Amino acid sequence: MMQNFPNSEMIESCSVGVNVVLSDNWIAKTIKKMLVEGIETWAPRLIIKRAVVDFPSPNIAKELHVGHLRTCIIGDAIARLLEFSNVEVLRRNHVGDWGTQFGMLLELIFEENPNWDVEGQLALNDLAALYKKANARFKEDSDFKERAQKSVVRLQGGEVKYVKAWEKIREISRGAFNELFSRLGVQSEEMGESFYGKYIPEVLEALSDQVKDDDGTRVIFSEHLLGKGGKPLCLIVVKSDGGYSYDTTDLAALWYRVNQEKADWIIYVTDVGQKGHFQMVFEAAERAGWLPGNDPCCPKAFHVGFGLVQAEDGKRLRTRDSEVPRLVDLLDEAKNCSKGKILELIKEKKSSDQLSEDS
Ligand SMILES: NC(=[NH2+])NCCC[C@H](N)C(=O)O
Repeated sequence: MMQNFPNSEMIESCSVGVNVVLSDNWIAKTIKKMLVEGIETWAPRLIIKRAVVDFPSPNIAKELHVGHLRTCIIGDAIARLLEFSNVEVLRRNHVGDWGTQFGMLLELIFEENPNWDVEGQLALNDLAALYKKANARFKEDSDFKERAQKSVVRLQGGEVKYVKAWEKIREISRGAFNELFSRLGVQSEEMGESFYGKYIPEVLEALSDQVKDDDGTRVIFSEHLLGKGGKPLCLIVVKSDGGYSYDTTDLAALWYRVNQEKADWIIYVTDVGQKGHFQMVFEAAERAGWLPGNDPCCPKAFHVGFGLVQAEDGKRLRTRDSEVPRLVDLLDEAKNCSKGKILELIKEKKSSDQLSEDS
């Protein structure tokens, strides 16, 4: 194993497994250097100047759950490491604020209160409950489904009533999310899916030679990923109703990050379930010439996928239809448990001090 490490004075020895013993000499030398010249001397030197880190990027109108803790912590750690290495980091909170889910939600909200755009007031947990209800209606009630689909088009087309209510929903979510992010000490600038809407026509134009018709939807086929029956997987860029999808937005966002923000590295932190999605987005961008492909030079896009947090039954956590523990409750519980433990320890210590004083 030792032979496979690059030659370095840093490592004294190592054994099979993950035991690495750092050399005392190296530690002493490095600490001395830090004390004399400052902690910055520890930062690895990177050739890049600017990076986008896309995290935690939750979906608006849903509650944060334990899975979001991972994207928050991993994304923030990556951003800090890069900043430590003198890279300018653009932290991008790519919130889901533009899809079909808004059609359902707005449709249900207006059904229950036609003037919600002016007089509506809701808390995030009410919104999350409405979201679940809207989802169930969407599945069961074809009339509702049709209206919800039309609502998205009205929203995306800029109809005032819809845009106003949508703004309100974003506001409610933003307040609740920010409270949690500041509790975790995590910062990321909100630039959600909707931000890239205005670039979509231009981006689709740039991709036009890759876009194909597939049964009424416009798609970009992967050259590497195959689905069931050996058919290539694809990104859906224009849905059969004319709407754009998560895939379209991500193509536009990547285009923007490379060509407008001029990022050298673009890092996406999501659960590993989205690996294929990002692989196809990067593939399309390489064919379009936005990313140089295998070439080691920049810009480069990476997907950092983390393991899914599973529900107790071993299934995927889905805020849409199951009862998922809320992140806010989890944090409260963790805090209370730690507090209890600390108080217990203090009590134990006090009584043992008392004992030794008495004796
Ligand atoms: N550019 C991106 N697609 N970022 C990640 C977005 C994650 C998405 N909103 C989700 O909750 O699954």
